Order: sequence, then C-alpha cells, then structure tokens
Amino acid sequence: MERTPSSTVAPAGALALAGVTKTFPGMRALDDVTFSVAPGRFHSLVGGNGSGKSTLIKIMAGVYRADPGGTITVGPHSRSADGITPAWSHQAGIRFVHQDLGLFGALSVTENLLGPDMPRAYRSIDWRTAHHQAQSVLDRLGVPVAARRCVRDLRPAEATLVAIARGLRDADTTEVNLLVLDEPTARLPHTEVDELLDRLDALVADGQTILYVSHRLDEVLDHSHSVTVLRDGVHQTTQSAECLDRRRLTRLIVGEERGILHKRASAAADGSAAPILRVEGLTGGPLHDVDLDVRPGEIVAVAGLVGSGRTSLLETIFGVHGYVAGRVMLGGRPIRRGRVDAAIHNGAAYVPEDRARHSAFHSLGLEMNLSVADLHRYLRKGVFRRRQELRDAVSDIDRFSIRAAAPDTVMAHLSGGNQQKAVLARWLGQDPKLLLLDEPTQGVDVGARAEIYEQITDAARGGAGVLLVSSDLDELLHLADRVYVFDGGTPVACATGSDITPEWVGHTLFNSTEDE
Ligand SMILES: Nc1ncnc2c1ncn2[C@@H]1O[C@H](COP(=O)(O)OP(=O)(O)OP(=O)(O)O)[C@@H](O)[C@H]1O
Repeated sequence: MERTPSSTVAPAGALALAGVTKTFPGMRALDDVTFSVAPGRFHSLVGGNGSGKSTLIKIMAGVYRADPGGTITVGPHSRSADGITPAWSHQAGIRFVHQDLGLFGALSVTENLLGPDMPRAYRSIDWRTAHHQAQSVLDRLGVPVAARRCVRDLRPAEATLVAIARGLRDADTTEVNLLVLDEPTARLPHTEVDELLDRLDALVADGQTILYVSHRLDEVLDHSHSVTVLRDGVHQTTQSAECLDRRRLTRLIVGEERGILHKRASAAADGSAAPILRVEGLTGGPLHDVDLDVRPGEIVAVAGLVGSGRTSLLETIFGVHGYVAGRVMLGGRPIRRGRVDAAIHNGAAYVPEDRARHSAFHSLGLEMNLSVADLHRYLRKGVFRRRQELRDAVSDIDRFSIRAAAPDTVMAHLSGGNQQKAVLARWLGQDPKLLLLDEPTQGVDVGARAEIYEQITDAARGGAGVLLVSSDLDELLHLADRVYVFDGGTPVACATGSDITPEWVGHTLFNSTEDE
C-alpha cells in the first residue's frame, strides 16, 4: 500500500481529494474535484441529479477508474485516483453503505454481520458464539436490534443500521477511516428517519467520519458539520454547515437561475364533478375493503407505514394485481381486474416507486424511454417519425432538467435521479386522466422537485385526478387536497385541506399502529 510522505499525512479519519476527474464517452462526470473532510465530521455531499456524487463514490470504492491525474487520501493512505481498487479502498478503511443495502433478507442479522467469518465448531457453525459476537458488535455500535432476528422482519431503519454495523464491525480492531452512506434515508418512512440520524450523530460523536450523500436538505443542514456541493461534475464549495441555510444551499445546488419550492396555492378540485376514480370494497393481497375516490383536479395522498398497503393499492388500481372483491371505476366505468392495458386505455398513468426495476428500459435510449407509453403518436401511414421522437425528447429533457449526454443516451448511463425524471416525464407528457404516483420525487434533486410539483399541480389544474403515495411529509403537506392514512391494507383516517397538519399525520400513523 502506498503512503503519503509524512509532511502531507492526513489525520486518521480524514479524506482529501485532489484533482479527481472522470470522463465517460461524451460526458465529463467529474471535473478536477478537490476538497477535504476533517476527521470525526459528519460531512454531506450534495448536488443535483447527475452532478457526479455516485461517480465519485464509485471511484473511491474502486468500481470506476478515474482519469489519470487525481489523488485520493484517506487517513494515512494515499493513491492516485486512477489506481484505486476495491481491495485498496477496504484496506484504507473506507466502508460503504449503498441505497440497496445488500442484506440477505432470509438470513439472520448474525449471518449478515459475520458473513464468511462465522465461528465454527467441528464441522458446523458455532451458533451460540456467532450470535454472541454479532450481538456485541450491535451493542458496541448502539444498534438496538437482536442478532438472532431475521433481516426480513426488520423495520427499514433497523435494516439500515444493520448494514452500517456490518460496515463497522471490525472498527475496534482495524482502521475504519471513513463511512460513506449513499442516501440512507431515501427509502425510510419519515417516522424512522430521526432514529437513523440520531444513531449516525452518536457514531460521529464517538469519532467516526461520515460522508453522507443525500437530496434531503433539512437532514443535511440539521446534522452536518460541513457540506460539499457538486454541480455538473464541478466542485462548487466546501463549507461549514453553520454558514448555510436552505435557500443558500438550494442556490448552490441548482444555480442562481432556478426557483425554490413555493407552497401550493389551494385545492382546485371541482367538488360537484363525478369522481375520476372510485374504488369500492377493494379486497385482495394486503388490501382489505378499501373505499376511496379521486375527483378531477384533486390531489389525494395516501400515507402509511411500510407494509400498510400503499403501493399495492396503486398497483391494484393500475391492474398489476388482480383482486378478490370490490371494484375499480375509472371515469365512471368499471375496469377489468388485473388488466394494465384496460387501465391505460381508460386514461390511467402509473409511476412506480422502484422505477429503475419496474419502469426503465435500461438498454434503450432515453428518447425511447420517453416515448414508449405513446408510440402510436409517432406512427404516420406506417412510418415511424424518428426525428419527431428525438425533437420531443429534447423538449422533455429541457422541461424536466434531465442531465444526459444526448437525447438517445442509453438509459443505463443516466444517473439514478435522471432515470426517475425520465419515467415521470414519460407519463406526465401523456395528459392522463388519472395519475398514480408512488414516491414521485424520491432521489430527485431539489430543483427538479419544484419542477415536478409544478407538473403534478398543472396536471391537476388541467382536470386530472392524482393519487399520490409519499413518505415525504413536506410533499404531502405541499400537494395534497385530501390525505388517507392506511394501516393494515385499509384507510383508517382521512383529512382534508387545512386539517392536514404534520401533527395529524404523525398522530394518526402512530396511533393506528399502536392499536394493532
Ligand atoms: N456508466 C456510465 N456511462 C456513461 N455516463 C455515465 C455513467 N455513469 C454515470 N454517467 C454520467 O455521469 C454523470 C454523473 O452521474 P452520477 O450517477 O455520478 O450522478 P449523481 O450525482 O449520483 O446523480 P443522482 O442524484 O441522480 O444519483 C451523469 O450525467 C451520468 O449520466
């Protein structure tokens, strides 16, 4: 392992990047990025979609090779950025927790923590010692989870803490200089976010350096000591979080010219109009006797904890799943159960939560991903109007601030947030009668978030009904005319207009689960 000369040795736990550049074909993802992080700090790395955050992390992990010229220093270990391998990264004491936690759901916490290092007795596993070892790691790190539990039974915050504990399990015997967390709260219900962040604060108080990637600016501002902002692959600033507020940080991320989110004016729904969506007695899968409706121009939100049936509700309405009882009416007409084509034909559009897996065509170009829901628009007399498709793609790219090298860039080469924007653009461009949106701004940057809210509000203003699932409390408060709280696959409470308050949402969510 290379070492820095003693005069430039960074203190243990510190990170220093100098001149890190990464070029993909047709795209400079990182341009001469230089910044450093002091040891024992909670340091956030923020930036718009496609600004280069993941690329930087992948270089530090040895997944991508940087262009020649840069250097990365972690504690006393230093290496040219184009020479980093996964083995060097591990030896230098960098540990990663990715958004996909990489845990094995069917296995116990102990097995996930110890992996190949499970203690053995004769020819089998010494389970007693294994659970004991795993439990002492969890206890040392203050993770309130029993080692014997099965990972699939953990709440999302608990699972994230177990993934962190796996990264730090050897921190008492080996050097762990840096813990890198890639959007760890993106998939957490808002009720569990504080639990995770409090634990991270405690780790930092014990001296752990954390590099925290997030689009959630309130978390960044409330918990970080310092913040680095990337924009379009260029380092904008590294400064103390104390010098920043939400407005300044937003400006640094999106540039001066982009607006900041404003409160939605008021509900625009026509109370006398017939519902665009009516769900009656819907029962099937986790859903139980669900009644709800959405009127034209109305944004109806569904809140609930993980497992409350929120996503199943949208999937069932869209025909992804069948059901055993009840009915779904779109525009006054019953929709055949389990038929996505019937739902689309009757004006429904669906943006799923896991867009990367369920909605993006990774090997196709961006322009095809945008046009795929309405291909016949481009067919004239049997000829496919390819140029028009590309022109429309250019306009969507501009409208949704999608960062791509070209309109026909392969989808797999877009950043996660840009893939999400593309899927949203695909459906919002259709003028649907009913928009089914599952966590529409998860992983989307602060500038595009405002844009997406405007598009959703515009769709409602144009007469569409919107059924929105969101774990983001601000999003619910900003957009919803009406909120249903789900628990155990059924609505347990509903509030409208000014009755939708953070207290009401929190109280209803917790009380409904306590009653179980
Ligand atoms: N394998 C690849 N091939 C080509 N271009 C790529 C590849 N990976 C990333 N890029 C490009 O590099 C740029 C930076 O992407 P990156 O994934 O680092 O962004 P990010 O800041 O993590 O964004 P997000 O917040 O959306 O996750 C993007 O424009 C992306 O399209």
